[in-house]
Amino acid sequence: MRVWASDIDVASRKAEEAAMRRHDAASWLRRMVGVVCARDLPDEPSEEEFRLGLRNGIVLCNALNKIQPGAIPKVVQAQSDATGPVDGSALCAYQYFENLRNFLVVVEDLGLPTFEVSDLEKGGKGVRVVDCVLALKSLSESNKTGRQASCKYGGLSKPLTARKYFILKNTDAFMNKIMKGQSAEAIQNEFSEGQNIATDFSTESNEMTTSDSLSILLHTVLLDKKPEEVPLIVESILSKVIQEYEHRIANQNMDECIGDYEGTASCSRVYTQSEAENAYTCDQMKEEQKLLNMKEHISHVVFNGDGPAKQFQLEALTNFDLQHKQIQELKSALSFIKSGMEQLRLQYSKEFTKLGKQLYTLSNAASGYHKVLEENRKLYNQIQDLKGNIRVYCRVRPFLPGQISLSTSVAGTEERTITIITPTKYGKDGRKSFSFNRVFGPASTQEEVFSDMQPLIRSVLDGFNVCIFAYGQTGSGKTYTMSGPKVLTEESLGVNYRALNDLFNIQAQRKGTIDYEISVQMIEIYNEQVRDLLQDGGNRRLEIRNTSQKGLAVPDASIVPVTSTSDVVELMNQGQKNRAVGSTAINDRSSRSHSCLSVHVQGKDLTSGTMLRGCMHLVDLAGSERVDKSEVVGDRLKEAQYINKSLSALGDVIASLAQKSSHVPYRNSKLTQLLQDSLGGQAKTLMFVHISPELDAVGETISTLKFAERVASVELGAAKANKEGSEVRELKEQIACLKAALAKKEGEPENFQSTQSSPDMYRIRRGNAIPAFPKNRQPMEEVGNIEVRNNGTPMQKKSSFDFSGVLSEINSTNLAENCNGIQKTETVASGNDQFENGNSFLELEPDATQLPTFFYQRYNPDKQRYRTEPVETDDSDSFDAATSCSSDQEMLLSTSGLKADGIASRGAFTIKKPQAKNTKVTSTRNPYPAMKSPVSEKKLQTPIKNGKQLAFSTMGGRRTPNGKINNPK
Ligand SMILES: Nc1ncnc2c1ncn2[C@@H]1O[C@H](COP(=O)(O)OP(=O)(O)OP(=O)(O)O)[C@@H](O)[C@H]1O
Repeated sequence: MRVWASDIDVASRKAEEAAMRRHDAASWLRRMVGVVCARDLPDEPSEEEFRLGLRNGIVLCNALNKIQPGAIPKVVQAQSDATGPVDGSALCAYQYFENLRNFLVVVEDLGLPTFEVSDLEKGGKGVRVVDCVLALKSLSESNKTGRQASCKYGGLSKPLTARKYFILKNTDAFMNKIMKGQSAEAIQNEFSEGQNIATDFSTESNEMTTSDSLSILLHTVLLDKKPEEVPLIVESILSKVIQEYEHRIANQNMDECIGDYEGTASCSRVYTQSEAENAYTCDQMKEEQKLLNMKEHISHVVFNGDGPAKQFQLEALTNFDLQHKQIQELKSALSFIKSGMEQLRLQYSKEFTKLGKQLYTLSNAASGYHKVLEENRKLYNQIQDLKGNIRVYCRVRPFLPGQISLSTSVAGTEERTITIITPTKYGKDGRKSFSFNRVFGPASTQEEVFSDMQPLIRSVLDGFNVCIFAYGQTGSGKTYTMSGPKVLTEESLGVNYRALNDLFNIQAQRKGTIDYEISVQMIEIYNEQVRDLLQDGGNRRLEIRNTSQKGLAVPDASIVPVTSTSDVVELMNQGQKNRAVGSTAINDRSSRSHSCLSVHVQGKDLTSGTMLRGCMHLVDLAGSERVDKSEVVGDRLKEAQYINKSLSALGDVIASLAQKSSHVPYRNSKLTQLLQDSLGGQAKTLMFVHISPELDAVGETISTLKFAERVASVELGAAKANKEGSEVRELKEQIACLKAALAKKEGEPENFQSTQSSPDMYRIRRGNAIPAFPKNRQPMEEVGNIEVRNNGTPMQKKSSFDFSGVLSEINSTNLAENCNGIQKTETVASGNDQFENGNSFLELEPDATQLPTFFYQRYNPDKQRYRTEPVETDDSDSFDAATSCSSDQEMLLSTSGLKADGIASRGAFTIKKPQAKNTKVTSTRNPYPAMKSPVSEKKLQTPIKNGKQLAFSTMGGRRTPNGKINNPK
C-alpha cells in the first residue's frame, strides 16, 4: 500500500521533466566518481537541496560501496508498505529510498554506521536514511536469528519480510541497474532465487570498477566535511580524477591500442608500428571526443542551472579547460618523449648494429689470432727445422697407483714450460723453470703425445731420417711413452705402434702414387753389446756402422719387412720378450738396456721414378739411476754402471755439440755411435725427456732437465731428404757402370767389383790403383760412398754438393769427360748425392750393358758386407765401418790419437792408422757445396802428423740453407 503526499506527485512530475537532465548529470557524475547521487537531484534543486542530495547520494553510495566482492553481501527484497509524506527537503533522498524500500542492501556483519542525517530528520517524517539502515540491520539480524525483521518508517515500526535473497557480487552493476531506474519488480524478475547475479551485471562491471575506490575515497574525504565545503572538494577531486583519467589514457593508450588491435587481428598476424600508431590516433580521437562530450554535458548542466551550482559548474568548466590545456601539454610532452624514445630506439639499434659488427670483427680477429698462433707454431718449427735444433719434448709421469699423497716437485706445466720446486732452497732459487718445444703434464694421453710428433714421424715417408729417443731417470716413463704399459690397450699404445700404424695408413693413402716398402730392425745395447732383438736367443755381438745415413747402422741385425700393424705388434712383442728387463727398487720392470726400433722406408714415385729413402730410429734408453737408490747389486749393478756410463757418454756428445766443439766423442759408447747419425747427421731428431713427479727425485729431475736444455740448444743444420730423381739415378748407374768397366779393363776385378748383378763387368781405373767395389754394396751407396784405395797416394779430398749440383756436374764434367776418356781431375761422389773427388782417370768401358740392381741388396742377410780397411777417421761420420771394433778398441782409438792430435778447429780430420794397408776415404754425409772450394783444396793437403795421416773429412759438416757448412765442433 502506498500513500503519497501530494508533494510526491508534484515532485514526480517535476522529476520526470528534469529526468533527462538529471540523468545526464548523474551519468556524468557516476562515471567520474561512481556515485549515484546526481540521479536523485530534484529538477530544480535549491542550493541546499543540491548539497543535501549530493551528500545523501554519497552516503548512500558509501553504504552501497561497502558491499564489495569478498564481503558476500546479500540483497534482500524487503516487503514494505512504508508510506508517508516526503518533504521537499528530503526529495533528493526519495528516489533512493524508493529503491531501498524494495532492495535493501545488507552487509552480513552489518558494520554499517548509522548516519546522522540531521537535515532529513529535521525535515520531518520522511523516510530517513537511518531508518533504512536500521531496516537493513534488522533484516540482517532476522537472517541470523530468524526473528521478524522490522523497520521504522514514519515513526512507526513496521515489520519487514525478507522475500528473496540474491547473492550480489557486483554492487556497481547492481547500482547501475538501480540508477537506470529499473523498477524493483523488473530487477527482481531478472533474478531467480539464489541466482548469482554477478554474471548478469558483469558486462557493466568494468565501467564502474575503477570508480569504487574513488567513491570510497570521496566518501572518506567528505564524511567529516561541512555540507558547504562538499562541492568544492568534489570539484577538486573531479579535476584530479580527470587529470588522472587523462594520464591513464595517455599511458595506456598504446597498450590498449595494441591489445585491441591484437584482439581483433588474427594471432599469427604481425603487428606493425604504423598500425599501432593508427589505432592509437584513433583511440586518442575517441578520447578527445569523449572529453568534449563531457564538456558539453557540463556546459549543458551549468547553463541550464543557476545559483551556486552554476558557479560551481562554471568553475568546473574553467578547471576542465585548464585541465584540457594541461592534457594538451601533457600530450605534446608525451609526443616529445615519444619522439625522443624513437630517436633513442634508433640510436640503440644503430649502436647494436655497430656492436654486432664489432663483435663480428672481434670474432674474426680471434679466429685470426688462433690462425696466427698456429702459423707461429709452424714457423717456429720451420726455424727449428732449418736450424736443425734437436727438438725436446718433456713429459711428466703421473703418480703411480700405489703412491698416495706424495708431494710433487712439479710446480706447474704450461705448453712449453715446466717449473720445478726444490724444497731445500728458498725464494727464487727454490723455483726453476725450463722451456722446451712441448711440455706434457701428467694427465697427457698417449694420443696427445703422439699427435704432436706425428708430422715429424710422417716425414720419414718423404725421405727424411728421423730419430726419437726417450731419455730420463729410471722409472720416469720412457718405455711407457715409446711402447706403452705392460698390458696394452688401444689407448695406451706407445709411440712405436702408433708411428708404424700411421706410416701404414699413409702408405695405403699414397698407394697410387708412391710405392713404399717398410721394414724394421730391433736391437738393444746391453752392457755395451749390441744385440738383435728379433732373433730369438741370438746373443751374437753385432756391430754399429756409421757409414752413411742411408746405410744400416747395424747391418747384421735382422731386418724384417712389415706390411701391417699386426706384423709390427708381433715383432715388437718378440723384441720386448728378448729385451733385457729386470726389477729394481725403483721400477719393477726396468729396462736394463737401450733399445732401438729402426724403421726403414723406401719409396718409389710411380710417375717420376724418384726414389726416396727414410729411416726412423725409435730409441728407448735405459734410465739413469742412482745405484744407492735402486739398490742394485751383482748383475744389476753392472748393468747400471754400463747404463750410466753410456748415458754420460751421451752427455759428453751433447755438450760437445752444444759448444760446437771440434771433437765430438761419438765413439765413447755404443749408444752414441748408434745415435751418431741422428745427433750429428741430417736427421730430424727429437728427444723425449721424462721426469718423475716425486719430490725425492727432484735432484735427478733438475739434472735431467738441465741436460735436456743443453740438448735443445744443439743445432744440427737443416735436415735433408734422401731423394733422387730417376735421371740422377740413371746417371749414377752409368757412372758406376763406367767405373766398373774401367776397373774391369784395368784387369783388377778383385779390387773393384761392381754390384752383385755384374760384379766383374765394370772396372774403374784410378791412377795406379783400381779399387774394387765390394760385393753386394748397392750402387746408390757406392756412388754415395765411393771408397778408393790410392795405395799410399795422398788422401783425396772428399767433397760433395747439392742434389741439383750433381746433375750439372755430372753432365758438364764427369760424363763428357769420362766418355771421351779425358783425364778427369775430380770425380764426384755423393753420400746422398755426393761424389768423390780424386785425381783419377775414368775410362769408359764400352761394353757396359748390365746395370746393377739397387734396393734391398743391403737388406739381404747373406750379403757380403764391404769392410773398410782400417783407415780410421775421427769420431764423425767418416769414421766408417771400422767401428766394428769393440768398445774397448774404440776407446783405445779415441784416446790414442784423436784428441791428442789436436783436431783441426774446423772440419774433422780422418786419421789414417799407421798399420793401414790402404788408404780408405770414407764417404761423407755432409758434403761441401762445391768440390772446388778453396777450403777443400786446402784441406786436401792435410799433413801427416805423428806418423798418422790426417785426411780431411767433412764429417758432421752440415750444409745450412744458405750453403754454409755447419761443422760440429
Ligand atoms: N704417462 C704414464 N701414465 C701412466 N703410467 C705411467 C706413465 N708413465 C709411466 N708409467 C708407469 O710408470 C712405471 C715406470 O714406467 P717405465 O717402465 O715406462 O719407466 P722407464 O723410464 O722406462 O723406466 P726404466 O728406465 O727403468 O726402464 C710403469 O709402471 C709405467 O706403466
